[in-house]
Amino acid sequence: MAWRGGLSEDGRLVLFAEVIGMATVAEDVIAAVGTAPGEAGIAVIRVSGPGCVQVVEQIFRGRQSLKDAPSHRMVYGAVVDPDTAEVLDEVLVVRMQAPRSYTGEDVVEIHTHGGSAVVGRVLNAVVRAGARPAEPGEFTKRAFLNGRLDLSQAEAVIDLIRSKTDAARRLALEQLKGGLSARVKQMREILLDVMAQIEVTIDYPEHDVEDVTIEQIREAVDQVREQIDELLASSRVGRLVREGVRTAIVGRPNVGKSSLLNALAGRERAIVTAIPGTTRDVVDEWIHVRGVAFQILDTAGIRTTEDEVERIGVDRSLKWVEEADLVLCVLDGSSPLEKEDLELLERIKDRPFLLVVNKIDLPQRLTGDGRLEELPQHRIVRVSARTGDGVQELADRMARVVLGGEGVSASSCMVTNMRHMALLKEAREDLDAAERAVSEGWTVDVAAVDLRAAWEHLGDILGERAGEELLNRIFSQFCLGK
Ligand SMILES: Nc1nc2c(c(=O)[nH]1)N(C=O)[C@@H](CNc1ccc(C(=O)N[C@@H](CCC(=O)O)C(=O)O)cc1)CN2
Ligand SMILES: Nc1nc2c(ncn2[C@@H]2O[C@H](COP(=O)(O)OP(=O)(O)OP(=O)(O)O)[C@@H](O)[C@H]2O)c(=O)[nH]1
Ligand SMILES: [Mg+2]
Repeated sequence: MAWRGGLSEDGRLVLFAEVIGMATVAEDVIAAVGTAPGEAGIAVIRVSGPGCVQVVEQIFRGRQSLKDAPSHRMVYGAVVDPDTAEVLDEVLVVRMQAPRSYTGEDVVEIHTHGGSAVVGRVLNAVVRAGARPAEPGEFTKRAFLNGRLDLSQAEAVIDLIRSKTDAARRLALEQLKGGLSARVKQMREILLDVMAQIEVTIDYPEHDVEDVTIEQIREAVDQVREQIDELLASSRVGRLVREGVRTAIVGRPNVGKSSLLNALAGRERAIVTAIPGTTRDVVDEWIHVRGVAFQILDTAGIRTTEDEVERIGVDRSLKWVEEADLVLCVLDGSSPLEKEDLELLERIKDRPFLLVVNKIDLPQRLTGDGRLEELPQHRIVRVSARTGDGVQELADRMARVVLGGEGVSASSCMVTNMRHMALLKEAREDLDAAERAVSEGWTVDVAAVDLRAAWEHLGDILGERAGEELLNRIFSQFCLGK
């Protein structure tokens, strides 16, 4: 229940309770197809809400009445049209009794044959029997409102559905199982303890108690701040794993950038010719290495040029040097370093990069007055895009640059969500403010305000006081039937 304030017509402040939980949704039975549209072996129509068993009962003819069937047990039967009694499909139906269901409400699932005509008629029958079509994310929203999932877990559901790689799946599942929630709750416990201690101090303001309390505030702030920093540090990798790593292949013309893209992709994606200036527009291809997705961008060779089309391509290449998550700077091992190479080395040196020395199948004539020797040697990989030598090693090295060595372990908890990152940063600022308050000698009640703010910002990750607007924003990103 949430409280809202407002002014009455005669100007008095009135508070009224707004029920956003069970009561308003309770009478409401929702239905949607949970499986992807199109032809398939089976499709699942999910129906949720108190009374959903009676709704489905009206259109189900089975060996056993649904309300007598045990929870979580399939029952065989047929779905019929509620008006004409025409049999619409042969089905399996399962009832899940509240609160032991995904939404925490009574749920019935109808497993039909997959196919648009079947699914259309069955869903239509469910609606005519008294359900209403669900909105996107409404099942998961109900799971949240009924306390089955907190907000970070509900957000993990959508990440899990969207995950395209195994590493992304693992991170999302860890969050769905409450990995992040547990960390957040632990931090909030520490803050709550010290907030309680401050209350005692305020009530009994003898001097020595205050000293002890200040020490405890410092300790709590340090402890929680350390955990926040750890989570924020994980967010860089977390986001790359979730969204993929934008990897730009750059270098002067003809060094073999497009050939390298093709070698990494394992197919002839980009045009390769012996003519410098072949690639104009950016060409991209997704590859997966060790559970991480890389979007490889092949760019135009960088040089000064009078050709207007080529120059636009070069500008785009330079833009990607700045914006990519990872830069693969390609050099031609069969020729000495040129002015363009040196300029590019200067540009990439503060970016995450790997230096790729290509064409190692040819006699090597790469020399560069000590410039290459200055670079960290683990950033240099030697390959032949033509023969494929070293390409696997390059892919492994790319994964290692992103994951920082070990890879994403099954138990690791990483922050991948912008909303969570922003809240962690706010909480961290609150803690900094609390520390300043005690350092500057203010009474402990000043720090208490900041500690409370940190506690609330952390609570927002779990959705402790999420309003309708935030919930709508989050759940509207879900697909229908989730
Ligand atoms: N057919 C079907 N498959 C599905 C789902 C679903 O809703 N329907 N899921 C939807 O996302 C996922 C599984 N998630 C679920 C989470 C909880 C419960 C559930 O009934 N939990 C109860 C019962 C546990 C028990 O019997 O011990 C509970 O936790 O109390 C069901 C599905 C993936 N596969
Ligand atoms: N011997 C040898 N030749 C290569 C290798 N990689 C590329 N080449 C050749 O080098 C030439 C240029 O290759 P591209 O892949 O088109 O080079 P690019 O860097 O994309 O060139 P631009 O698009 O013009 O900037 C072609 O003739 C390739 O066959 C390699 O590893 N060994
Ligand atoms: Mg090219």
